[in-house]
Amino acid sequence: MPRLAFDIGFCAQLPKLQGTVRRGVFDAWEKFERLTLDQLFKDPGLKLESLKGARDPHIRTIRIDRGTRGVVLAPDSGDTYVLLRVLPHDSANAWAVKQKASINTATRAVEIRDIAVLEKLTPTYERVAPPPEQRLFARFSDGDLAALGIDGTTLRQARVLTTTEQLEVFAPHFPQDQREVLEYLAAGFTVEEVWRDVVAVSLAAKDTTRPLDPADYDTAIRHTRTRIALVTGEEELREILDKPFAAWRVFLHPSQHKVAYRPSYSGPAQVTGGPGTGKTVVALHRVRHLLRHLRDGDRILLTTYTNALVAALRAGLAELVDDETLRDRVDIMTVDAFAGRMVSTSRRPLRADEEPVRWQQATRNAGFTGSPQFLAQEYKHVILAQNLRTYDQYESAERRGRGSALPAIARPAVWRAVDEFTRRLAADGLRTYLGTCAEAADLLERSGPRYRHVVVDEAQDLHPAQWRLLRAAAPARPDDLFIAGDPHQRIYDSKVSLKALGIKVAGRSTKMRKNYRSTHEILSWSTALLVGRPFAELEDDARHDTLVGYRSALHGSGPETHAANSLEEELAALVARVRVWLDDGIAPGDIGVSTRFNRTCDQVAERLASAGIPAQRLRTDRPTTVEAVNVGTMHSFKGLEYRCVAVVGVHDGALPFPKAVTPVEVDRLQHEADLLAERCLLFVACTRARDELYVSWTGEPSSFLPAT
Ligand SMILES: Nc1ncnc2c1ncn2[C@@H]1O[C@H](COP(=O)(O)OP(=O)(O)OP(=O)(O)O)[C@@H](O)[C@H]1O
Repeated sequence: MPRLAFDIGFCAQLPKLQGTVRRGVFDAWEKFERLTLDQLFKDPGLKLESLKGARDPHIRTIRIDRGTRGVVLAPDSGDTYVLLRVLPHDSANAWAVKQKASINTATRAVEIRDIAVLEKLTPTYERVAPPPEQRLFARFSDGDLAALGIDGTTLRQARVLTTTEQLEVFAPHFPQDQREVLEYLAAGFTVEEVWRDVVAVSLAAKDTTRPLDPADYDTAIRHTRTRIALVTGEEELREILDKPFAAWRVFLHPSQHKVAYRPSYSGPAQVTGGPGTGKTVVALHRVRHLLRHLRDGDRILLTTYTNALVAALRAGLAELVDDETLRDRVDIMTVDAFAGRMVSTSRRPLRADEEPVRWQQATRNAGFTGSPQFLAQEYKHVILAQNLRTYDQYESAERRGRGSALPAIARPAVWRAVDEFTRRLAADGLRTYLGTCAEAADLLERSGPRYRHVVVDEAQDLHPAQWRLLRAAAPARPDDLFIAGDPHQRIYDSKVSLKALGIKVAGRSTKMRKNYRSTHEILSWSTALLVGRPFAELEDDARHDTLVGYRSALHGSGPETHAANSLEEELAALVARVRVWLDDGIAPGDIGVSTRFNRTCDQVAERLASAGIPAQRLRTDRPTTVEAVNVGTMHSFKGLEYRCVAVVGVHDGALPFPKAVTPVEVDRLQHEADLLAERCLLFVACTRARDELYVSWTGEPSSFLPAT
């Protein structure tokens, strides 16, 4: 029976396709289900045409609707065809004639390359290339490259390249798996590492005992799980067409699949990687895997940092696990909410704006001569972080990571002030979030764990007190903790070393390097914001994490920046920008506007509304809608994503925000850490964008921005 399968390139186009085109795709698929191959070829409505001048006779086109055609791979063997792209008539033909399909000799998956473009580029680069030994892949033998699936044609083309910039020019046209291999090698990975991380993961679960038949597309299509979706029924196709962003459910990359569906980890496991590498997706799939093996009575805690993310995780899990009773066995909440639930107290959490006054009082009453800010940080980063409960413990504690001297003689006054602060809080019926975590951890350590598994997303911002609570929430057994995080997105001033807390992930840690969210252009611009800065690993803060090999497979336009002379002008430019997006057919709900401050968010929301553009402040107590542009602070955008993102108010007084940066004279190291967190905040905001990024400011731009 014939089938129409779907290529990931088509799925990437989906958000931009009109309803009539989607209906046309559905009708074409339905015809494949109903007719024989012979009938399909004769069907006057489908018009399954071969193309004059095609580089590959197996690439044909079909009619989708008036003026739109689908490009399909129609192999001789088997009866599964693959829809590669849907384009206006002339563009479809122009694109189709240049493509060539093949089966990768190492991964055994189907690949498509733009052979016409590659053949045009190669001689031009060859002419200006330095001697072969100075070129990009000179240190790899032909044999090694062939073993990794590089075929003769790609080999000749790759051999002319000298720099990674040149590879970027060729990359979108190379066959997909071969491109990935070359990108890894160019990023400094060894042949063995590339075999392990690219080829072996792709080969997993495939029958490799039989020799590869380069003409057997039927088997190869089934082996291309990462890029080709074999839709099982009408409902599944409707879901892909209606919820295109949910397509990752079908296209989990083998490297992601391997991490999420590993039967068991002997202890805590960790997945790291830059923004958009699919950490949240992997964490959700892990929950799905754990649910399938959960014993009666056992429960899972899925936790993260912010409420907005809790809402996103809840929606994501609902898309992944249909069975509601099974989903009910997962508690999804922030770590702070979990702590609050454990201690079940009527004491109200202290608001951030109430805290400085209380530290001032404590400083005065205890006769401490240092600054209240110093005290607050000493409490958070030394006393709570090390779980110091008595003065004797504090007296002998190391102040690792602090950049301010504290003579031994001053420690009693610090302790008195902290004691004063916590006693007064309790007397006034108040509590701090972190203090509550410490209490909850004590309670669980005494009463025993509540969950069989704990899965943590956005782990980089959690404080040691929160980690102690999570550690105590599940028994130390295989699959106890699954941790997803990225040190480059640390935007609160928590410092942690999982190793020091007894959470050992060595040998069970995986790093993701491929970004699925943003275009290459947005990613390289955003990554440049962080270049040259040190990022302590989550696991061990003495070691540094890097973004080496981090890349995107998507291409699009680069970020647009706008310098305004006044806030009014900046807001007017924003309105104009958002209008263009809306006119281009982007739904309001696919647009996010982010700023450093709440009050700028209000101004933005008001200005958009007065221009007749529906806008809503991002709130966790109500779902986002497709009808309104989302406006939120950079902090609240953490973990989220939008097709188009505007980051406004990026001026020198906002990033870094002076009040968020500890003065160097109070604590030198904290000053550096705060500056880095402000920089990461801008990075996080910019990397929320899928297709388009717009950045604006009034007056002097933030010093974090690259020179414009
Ligand atoms: N294998 C895949 N194929 C296609 N798209 C994917 C794949 N994996 C993830 N995605 C998509 O990439 C986007 C980013 O994924 P996700 O939010 O999980 O990344 P993340 O690493 O948690 O990002 P961040 O750290 O920035 O919050 C999502 O839209 C997701 O659906």
